[in-house]
Amino acid sequence: MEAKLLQSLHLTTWTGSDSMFPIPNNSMGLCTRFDKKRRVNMLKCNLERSIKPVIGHRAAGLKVSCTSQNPPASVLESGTVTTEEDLVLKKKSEEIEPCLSGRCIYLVGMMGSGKTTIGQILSEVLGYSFFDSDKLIEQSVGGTAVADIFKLRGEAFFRHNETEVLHKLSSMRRLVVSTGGGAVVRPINWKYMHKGISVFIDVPLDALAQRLTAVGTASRPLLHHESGDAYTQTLKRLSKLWEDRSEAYGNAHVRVSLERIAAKLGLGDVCCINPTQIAIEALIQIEDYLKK
Ligand SMILES: Nc1ncnc2c1ncn2[C@@H]1O[C@H](COP(=O)(O)OP(=O)(O)OP(=O)(O)O)[C@@H](O)[C@H]1O
Ligand SMILES: O=C(O)C1=C[C@@H](O)[C@@H](O)[C@H](O)C1
Repeated sequence: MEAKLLQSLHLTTWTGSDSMFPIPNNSMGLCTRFDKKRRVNMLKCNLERSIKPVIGHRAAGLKVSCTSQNPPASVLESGTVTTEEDLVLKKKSEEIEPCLSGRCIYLVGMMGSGKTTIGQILSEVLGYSFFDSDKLIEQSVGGTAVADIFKLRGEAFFRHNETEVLHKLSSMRRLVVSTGGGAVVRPINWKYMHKGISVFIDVPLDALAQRLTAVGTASRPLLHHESGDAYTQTLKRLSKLWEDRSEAYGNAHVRVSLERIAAKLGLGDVCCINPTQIAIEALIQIEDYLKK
């Protein structure tokens, strides 16, 4: 039925060729832009520091420890490295999936906050389909890129289509949806997103500016600038957007704060937090929300 709906909506699950790579044994495949090489480096780095207990006391609760009998990571026959974090993530997702009763998860947050990266991980472990609402809008406008939609048709047209896409998705089940950074500003969008569980990924603005400066802002029309120092300009625009939107992000059911994760893990810098750690925290927060 879901496939039929997708067809009728002209939607296809978005997993661009560079976005997922199948890994046996249900281990995690990553991800757009947080690329494979970087993940392998991260895994190596995790191995070297023997991985701290993941997300504080909760990891201890899962009785996964870094002893020589129970090493922090193992190499599957395929050569894939599975870390202790991957195992915690898998276990948490198995616990939570039945409690979701098929409800969709909507990820909200500023541009560059990792909605796509984290969304793909969550969909993989929960056995959900993944959608990126920006990609669906592009498809609905004949494959026109977001930046061109803004240029040719204006932001109001884009926002109208964004609402349409969220409306259509809201009738479906078992989806993880990465929404556009500005989806939170229209109250009608919350009506749709609140049919599922909304998760705000809260990343400090300077970390966002660093990430977005590294990948470039050409595809993000509200951040793009022609001149000046890229980091400073990006931070300035992000700060303005944040002023206008911070309250709206507060409508989400669940907040995943990178500053809180860093504190739990004893990390000095949010840039040291990897996507798996964020996905675990998202599941923990969703679980807490479901218990209320
Ligand atoms: N935990 C992380 N640490 C460092 N970089 C990350 C992390 N998560 C994602 N990134 C990088 O940040 C950039 C933005 O990530 P992603 O596309 O997932 O964000 P997004 O919220 O979907 O962005 P947008 O809404 O602008 O499309 C990518 O280059 C990605 O590789
Ligand atoms: O923050 C925003 O308003 C936007 C974020 C992107 O995901 C796109 O939805 C678009 O570039 C607008």
